Amino acid sequence: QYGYTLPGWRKYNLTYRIMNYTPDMSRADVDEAIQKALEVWSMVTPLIFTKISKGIADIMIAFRTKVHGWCPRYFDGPLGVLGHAFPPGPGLGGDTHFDEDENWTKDGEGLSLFLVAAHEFGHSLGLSHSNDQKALMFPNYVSLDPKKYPLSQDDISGIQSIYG
Ligand SMILES: O=C1CC=C(NS(=O)(=O)c2ccc(-c3ccccc3)cc2)CC1=O
Ligand SMILES: [Ca+2]
Ligand SMILES: [Zn+2]
Repeated sequence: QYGYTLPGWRKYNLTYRIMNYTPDMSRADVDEAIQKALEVWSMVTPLIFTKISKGIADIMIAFRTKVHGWCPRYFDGPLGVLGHAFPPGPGLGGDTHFDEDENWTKDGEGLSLFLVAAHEFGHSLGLSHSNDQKALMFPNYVSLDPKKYPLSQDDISGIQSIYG
């Protein structure tokens, strides 16, 4: 109304680019985990995600360790922080980094890339943490059954308040 909008993208068509791949999984499995993690959010919003393989995407995805590039945040080796993502905006905005020192897996033992990515993309789209134990945006990693639909009502009302 008065130009006030929640911190979200001002467009529905977003691009993403996977800058590098973790050796823990096959490229196809990484592509699939990322694509499914984005689908979790696009299923409940008008958002459309398009994968590009060069140039600057809205959401630049990379596997990094410790201090990396010009990123103001750093990783801490195995466990601890698993990933981080920046809220919507130009440049670093929306970008998502995963800690390469983790053991990334399709699902099952190790860390589910799909689940962590779905959580981080919530941040890339403007969501903060939820205090709802069942929420995907809950600050602590709960190995939800990735088969199960990971979004809770809390996540859905959160994202729809930005992109409803
Ligand atoms: O902004 C932050 C700061 C710290 C974070 N800690 S984390 O990387 O260890 C992390 C914690 C929980 C999750 C998660 C929560 C619920 C479901 C799936 C993953 C993902 C990453 C995650 C995060 O997004
Ligand atoms: Ca870590
Ligand atoms: Zn980073």
